[in-house]
Amino acid sequence: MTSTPVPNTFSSPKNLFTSSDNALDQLDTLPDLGTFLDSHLSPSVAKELITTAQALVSSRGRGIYATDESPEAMDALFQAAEAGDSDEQGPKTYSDSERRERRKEWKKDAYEVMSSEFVSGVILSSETLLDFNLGPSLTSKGIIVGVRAHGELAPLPTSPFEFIVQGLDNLLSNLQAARAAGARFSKWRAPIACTSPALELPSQVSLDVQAETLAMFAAISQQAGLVPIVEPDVEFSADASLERSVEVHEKAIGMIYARCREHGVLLEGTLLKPSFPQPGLKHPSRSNINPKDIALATVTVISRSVPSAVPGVVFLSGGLPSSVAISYLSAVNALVNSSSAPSPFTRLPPLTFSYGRAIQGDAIKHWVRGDKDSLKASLEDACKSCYRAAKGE
Ligand SMILES: O=P(O)(O)OC[C@H]1O[C@](O)(COP(=O)(O)O)[C@@H](O)[C@@H]1O
Repeated sequence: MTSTPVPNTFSSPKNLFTSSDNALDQLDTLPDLGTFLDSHLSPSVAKELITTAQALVSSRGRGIYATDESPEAMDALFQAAEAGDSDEQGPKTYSDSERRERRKEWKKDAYEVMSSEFVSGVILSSETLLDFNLGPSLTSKGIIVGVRAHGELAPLPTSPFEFIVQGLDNLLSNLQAARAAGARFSKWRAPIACTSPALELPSQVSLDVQAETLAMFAAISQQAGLVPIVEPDVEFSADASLERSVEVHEKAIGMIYARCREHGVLLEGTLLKPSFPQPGLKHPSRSNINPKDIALATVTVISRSVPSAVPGVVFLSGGLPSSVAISYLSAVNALVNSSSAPSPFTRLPPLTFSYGRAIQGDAIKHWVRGDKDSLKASLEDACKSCYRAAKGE
């Protein structure tokens, strides 16, 4: 059976450069990439992807606000923030349309606070991008809009504690719709279990599946004209030591780039969103780990496993308390700042944030109580602290 090939979004030059993104103004300053790139993408598409990826990690300190929770996850965050506020009638209940309205109002209020001084990009759920149409409120401020690309999780048949991430089937058309609505980058999160070697997670098959899925996502995202942010999220809920977490991070990230090569992904037009290597919550060293240990582990993993073509690394916060996630990022960048040649740490790309819960955790608590002044102060403070941490301050 023959099938009609789906053309790249940009097969026609007239579709290019219709956006008002500031980042695109820099296109002419890039060299003629055709002279050194061996890419199936056209030079114009390649240039736009590279420019957008670079804009997301410059100037140093700016990073990404991740607000791409699924609608159900957002409702759960509101519910958790309201816990303790309920009177004797129990927790407040909301209809479907009230829940939808609350999600929309929260995002509007949060995006109003965002400033391009500290935040280069915001990741939206498809509900926020396509149904609420809130992308323009960010692009008008010079903030680049991204979209969550991954779908639901399904258990891996051979390993019930590991997951397949769904969403590849309709990915190209979904991302083309997101681009039409103003998105210029996308993100796919792949959870990776991590235990002591005795408990044998992650399994080899799950690492193979996540690497292949993330690489396919990255290739399709570029086909749709969106910079892919590849997110291997190595979990820390179990009994792994810091050394074991480093080993799993290095292996998982290395495998992803090996698959990206096979799928022809233009690495210069991608970003990596990893977790910080850290001991699991059930490991005895967890209680006395300090940010300097995490920093050394983190930059070691990045320098060993991320190709230098990748323009930046944007860390997830993984549910860590905001102050902890910020202290880890600060220690990472302080270590880089204090390194000198020939240390490989001097050759790393910008290392910044793509935090969700670590930016908005407190702000949501203020918002559900109707305290918009505190919401604003809390979000501004969190973004500024992340920005300073990404400079190593
Ligand atoms: O809904 P998911 O796929 O579990 O993702 C949860 C969150 O994890 C992230 O990937 C990282 O966010 P955190 O910094 O809160 O860990 C976000 O982009 C996303 O909203």
